[in-house]
Amino acid sequence: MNASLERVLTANPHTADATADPLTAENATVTRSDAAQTPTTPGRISREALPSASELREQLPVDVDLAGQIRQHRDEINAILAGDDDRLLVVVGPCSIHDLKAAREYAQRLAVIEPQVRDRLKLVMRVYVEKPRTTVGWKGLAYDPHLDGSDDMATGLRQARELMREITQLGLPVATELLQPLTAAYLEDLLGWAAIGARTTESQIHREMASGLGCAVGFKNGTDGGVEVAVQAIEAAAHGHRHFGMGDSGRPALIETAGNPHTHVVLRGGHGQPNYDAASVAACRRELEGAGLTPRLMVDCSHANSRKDHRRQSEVMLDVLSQRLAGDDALIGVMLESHLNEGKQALPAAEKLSQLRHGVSVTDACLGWETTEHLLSLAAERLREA
Ligand SMILES: O=C[C@H](O)[C@H](O)COP(=O)(O)O
Ligand SMILES: C=C(OP(=O)(O)O)C(=O)O
Repeated sequence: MNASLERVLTANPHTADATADPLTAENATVTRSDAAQTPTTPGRISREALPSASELREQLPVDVDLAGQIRQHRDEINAILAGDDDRLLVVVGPCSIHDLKAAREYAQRLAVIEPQVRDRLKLVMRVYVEKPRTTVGWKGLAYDPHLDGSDDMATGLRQARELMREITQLGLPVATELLQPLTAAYLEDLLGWAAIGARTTESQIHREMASGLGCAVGFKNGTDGGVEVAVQAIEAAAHGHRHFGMGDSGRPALIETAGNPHTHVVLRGGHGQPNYDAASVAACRRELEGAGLTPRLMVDCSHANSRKDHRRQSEVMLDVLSQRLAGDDALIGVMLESHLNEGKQALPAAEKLSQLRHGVSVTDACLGWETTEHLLSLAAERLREA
């Protein structure tokens, strides 16, 4: 674990036998009928054990070289947050990963342009494998990698880790939203940057999790546009916590965190209203300063800031650039939802998955590659001229 320590919680630590842990991959397929033999809560069935985080990490390790690269990315991102590096942090990539081939193709393209803009932009690829839903819907690669409702989470976690490792090997840091605290343990060592989403910024559990992460964390403002919850999240995450969690071995554990000072607000608008304009940015700055915090803000050019029209992301990004060029150095970064091809498509029924268009989002609409490439080059150029 990174900044977290764990103490395993067992009823009797003297008799606890890690090798007999029912939560190991090999011994633990619990079918519906198996589960029915176990007294359980009606309406909640433990269907299948998943590998522990340490098992998956052993199978898909981060070697010394890669760990060094991730540390370097994290240091650079932290330096941007600290005001010691004046590059713009750009979190860019698909709204969600649903197709590994398309994700790899996107990463390869991003890795090609990264050296051309590196002097002014710090690119981080969105590799979002969990999706928070307003009501119900596909919850992301980690939950349902086959897109057919089979919810093969063991495969989902494995594919997510594999993909993040490959993308990091291309020289790109990886960003993701950490939604389900249990899944964080499987992925956190690979992350350059993490988001806590608009629906969970107010959650104590997510703030505790963020306080133990080794990477920088952006807290989105609430879905109602409220910034106060993100400011409070920054304060909460900066503190050390002790909380219930899952240890690396897969057993319940008392987790102790050190506190994370590398956090910031992400403005994403709310209730259909943007909040990237200079007045909203100034209001957020005042809120942060009022809480005794150094104002550091990222603007999410999508979501309510684009009024959910992906084409508007360009105008949001250009506006943020202008504010930054006019001297607002609290604006440390932007987020873009972008895929190989623009727009979005509905996820079809399982038997029609072959009809999916390549490189088109199945969640929120995204910018296409050409526009993304143009925007990144333009941003680097403008910042160079400043
Ligand atoms: O970024 C993605 C979506 O805005 C978020 O997951 C909510 O999606 P939904 O409203 O389609 O459920
Ligand atoms: C779900 C996302 O954003 P938000 O939490 O702002 O809705 C996202 O960025 O994918």
